[in-house]
Amino acid sequence: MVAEAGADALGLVFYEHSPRCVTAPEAVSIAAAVPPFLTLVGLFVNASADTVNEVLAKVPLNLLQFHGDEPAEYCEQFQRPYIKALRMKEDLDVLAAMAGHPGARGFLLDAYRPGVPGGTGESFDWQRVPQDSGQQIVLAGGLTPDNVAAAIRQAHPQGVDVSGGVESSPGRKDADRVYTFIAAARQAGGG
Ligand SMILES: O=C(O)c1ccccc1N[C@@H]1O[C@H](COP(=O)(O)O)[C@@H](O)[C@H]1O
Repeated sequence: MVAEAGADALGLVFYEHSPRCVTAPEAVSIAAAVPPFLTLVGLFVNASADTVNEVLAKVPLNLLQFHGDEPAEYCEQFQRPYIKALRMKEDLDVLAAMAGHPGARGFLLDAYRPGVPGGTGESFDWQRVPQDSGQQIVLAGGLTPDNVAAAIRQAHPQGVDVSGGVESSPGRKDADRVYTFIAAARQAGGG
């Protein structure tokens, strides 16, 4: 459904405390069902290297998304393209955090809530998205079909990511909301 709706990427959550967590067998069957040009993203939160490697051995992930406190050396050991999530705590120096991950293909900027690594459904001040970082930026956090166009016009990210904003209940994607979200994002982003 997500592919048919026109998404560029599909995220698979390998974080056991998430209502969206998938097992490796579930991920394998999802991977087998998606078209070849959809980027399959694996999301991990402070997972052990063994856990990531076990998933990589089974699931054909194109991109890794590290959503915890993983340092660059950890992220780079898997020899896969990765993006690093940065939680936008008020005192976070975004450019310095980016500089700490010179091997990252891009950065996902998400809302900060103490003790919760992501998927909060909360947004942050989009004016804090740097416009001159030279990095690929994915905007996330509390995006919905209703606010994604305004977010894109204000923050000018290279991509947007959504989780709870297109669900009917935690972990259950709603096709109407997915289609509406992608249409609104594409229109705001110029296609
Ligand atoms: O989706 C999750 O359950 C999740 C769990 C732990 C870390 C990150 C998670 N999701 C990521 O969080 C952002 C924001 O989510 P939301 O749109 O505010 O619900 C989402 O883009 C995922 O990349």
